[in-house]
Amino acid sequence: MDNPSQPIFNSATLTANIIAALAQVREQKPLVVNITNYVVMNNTANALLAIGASPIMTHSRQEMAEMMQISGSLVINIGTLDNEWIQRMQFAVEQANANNKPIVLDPVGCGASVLRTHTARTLAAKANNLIIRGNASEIIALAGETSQTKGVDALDSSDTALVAAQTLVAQYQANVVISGEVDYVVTASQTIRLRNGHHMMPYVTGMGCSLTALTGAFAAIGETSGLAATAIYAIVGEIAAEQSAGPATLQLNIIDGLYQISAEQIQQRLNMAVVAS
Ligand SMILES: Nc1ncnc2c1ncn2[C@@H]1O[C@H](COP(=O)(O)OP(=O)(O)OP(=O)(O)O)[C@@H](O)[C@H]1O
Ligand SMILES: Cc1ncsc1CCO
Ligand SMILES: [Mg+2]
Repeated sequence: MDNPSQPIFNSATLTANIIAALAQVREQKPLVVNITNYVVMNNTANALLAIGASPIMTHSRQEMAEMMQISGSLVINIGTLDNEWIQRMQFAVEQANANNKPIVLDPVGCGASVLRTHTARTLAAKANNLIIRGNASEIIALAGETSQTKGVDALDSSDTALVAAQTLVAQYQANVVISGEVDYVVTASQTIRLRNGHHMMPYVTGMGCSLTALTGAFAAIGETSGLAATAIYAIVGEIAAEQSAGPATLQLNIIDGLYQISAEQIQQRLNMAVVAS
């Protein structure tokens, strides 16, 4: 999606772009079509609503062509996969391609089973306008390197997934977000490091899945790098965790935080560096 002729931005411009993208999501309220897993459907729908987008969770082949005509983007999350869902996901990707809509792929548990790894690769290869958002172990496995995945949780650091992310950028003409203690946004023109978030976040299921869904909301308004969603979500998680006694309240406070996050908070909290361009 990105190509080397795209402009390279400095941190100040990137920050302004993130803030502008948030305002645009809130103003445009884009429809985001999600085929996601049973664990997180409610959470990710609420995250999308809280940021200002309009989610729909759907998986039927019978309505997917219509849905992708009106949707701003497609989010595919392979968290609770089976054969029937794989076919639905493939059909949805075809419909998104036919309507020129961006696709966000969350390769949940990639590397933990052949089914997940093979399916994630097949979907990535099919998607024309692709953003991949995964944790380090998933990104490493998707690129064909050896990862240390344990089910859906990462055992690798984001730094060790950077080469794999670059491989995926080239292989699928995709933009790639690696999440974890440190997040990276990797495009053909730039690699951006974000040091926001909170160590309590991995104690709530589906934190990454919500980030993926939000990436779909920003892609729908044309912010297809993954940066705005990644930066805003980690800042919201950081603020929410400071107000939370534990994971249960964190989950709720993140939804409130997505609703409340302001341009000033983004300016104050954003810990971002362009590490390669
Ligand atoms: N140790 C940490 N410190 C700070 N932030 C973190 C940490 N771990 C995760 N995060 C943040 O949590 C969010 C989700 O990232 P994570 O890598 O945990 O996703 P994931 O493994 O795909 O999660 P899931 O599969 O449960 O949805 C990101 O915003 C990331 O910045
Ligand atoms: C726990 C879990 N299992 C399959 S999907 C999912 C949500 C976090 O990825
Ligand atoms: Mg995940």
